[in-house]
Formats: sequence, structure tokens, C-alpha cells
Amino acid sequence: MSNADELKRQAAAKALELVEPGMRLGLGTGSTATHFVALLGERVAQGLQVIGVPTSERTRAQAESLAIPLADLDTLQTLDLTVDGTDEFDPALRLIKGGGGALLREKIVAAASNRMVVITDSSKAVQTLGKFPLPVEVNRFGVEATRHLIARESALAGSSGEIRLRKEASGAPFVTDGGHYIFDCAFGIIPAPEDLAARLTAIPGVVEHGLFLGLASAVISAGAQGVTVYGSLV
Ligand SMILES: O=C[C@H](O)[C@H](O)[C@H](O)COP(=O)(O)O
Repeated sequence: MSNADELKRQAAAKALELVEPGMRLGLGTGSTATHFVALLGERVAQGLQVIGVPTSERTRAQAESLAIPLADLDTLQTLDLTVDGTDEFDPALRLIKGGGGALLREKIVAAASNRMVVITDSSKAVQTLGKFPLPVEVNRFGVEATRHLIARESALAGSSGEIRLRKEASGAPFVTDGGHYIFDCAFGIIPAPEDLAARLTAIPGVVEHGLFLGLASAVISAGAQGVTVYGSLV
């Protein structure tokens, strides 16, 4: 296991301590969340009873392979805890997510949860969000008009930079689990995340954006100095 993977696993193991029998859990997506799902699978194999809601088809496949009981939000509606990774977090626990393309389901699941705990290695910590290109999920209809509006509204919020349509290695556009495209917005810094979020949400072609504001109650960050918890785990 690489050093980064080892740190991700440490953060995942700390989050696993929060899991109690009977919990309804949101299961995040990405290389860090994968560690949490793997560790949870070990506990389930030992008899722990929980029910999970996956945030992507990838996570669903992993959870099913580990025999973690799954449900959906139509059945459960609310969850006790969601554990997910992040692409960036700032000192106010604001996040950029969506590097793996799962931001829409991740945000729906996080919003349905009493608590969202983020697990990460310390390389994702930033003072100001925006170094990681902001993923914006868009409807395929009118995609170039939507790109134009994203550029205009982002500039009004003080953010500008290249807005790239995400592509597969084959050159074909990346398509999310929900059937949408993603624009990766290389803004460099996002000086006003709340303003930007509101402006993006108001664009009809924008399905959702990767700014997770006021959703994370804690960030568990593993680094060379050990595991640090920002926010509250209770
Ligand atoms: O869409 C993907 C998610 O938001 C991931 O949680 C995020 O990209 C972090 O992924 P990773 O743990 O692989 O760095």
C-alpha cells in the first residue's frame, strides 16, 4: 500500500469508530471512501448490522461484493451518518468534491444525513478553495450555453479560469451516473464560495456543483503527524 493509501486507510479507520449497530450509513465514493467501505465490510462479516446507501454505482458494486446490506433514499429518507472523501477542504470545512464524478449523489446523500464526516489525507487541506478545478455537473441539453453562463456568473463571484468539459481517455465526454456531463472549472482560487454556489445553482442547465458548504460536520485528516480531527465527531 502506498503512503497516501496508508493515510487514507488511517482516516477511514478513525471514521469506522463512529459506526454503531443499526446505523443507516451514506457510503461515499473515491479512493478514500473505498477504504471505509472495505473496513466496514470486514465489520459486517463479523456480524455488525448496518444498512448503507451508496453514492455511486462504483460504491454500490464494492458494497455488494462485501455483502453490506443496501437500501436507497426512497426507502430510508434520512441517514445517521455519511462518510465520504473530498478533493479539498478549507478551515471552515467547506469542500470541493466531484473529482470522481459522483458529486450529485454524494450531495443528495450528505444532505439526507444527520452528520457528514469527511475522510482524507492531509494533502487536501487548503486555505482557500479552488486549487482543485471545481466540478460542475450539467444537463447535456444546451451545454455550450450553460458553459457561457457558468463563466459569466463565476466571474461575477470573483472566479474565472478555463472551463473544460471532462472527457474519458477515449476522448468521449465523461457521463455521470445520472447521465449528465461535467465541466471542470480551473479557477485557481474561489474568494466567495457561497456567492459562487448560489450563482451556479441559479443556472438552469447546472444540475449540481461540487461546492459542499455547511454539509461536513467534521474532517478526519491523516498526515505524517498522525490523525487530526477538524470540527466535531459527535
Ligand atoms: O466524485 C468523487 C468524490 O467527490 C470523491 O470523494 C473525491 O473526488 C475524492 O476522491 P479521492 O478519495 O479518490 O481523492
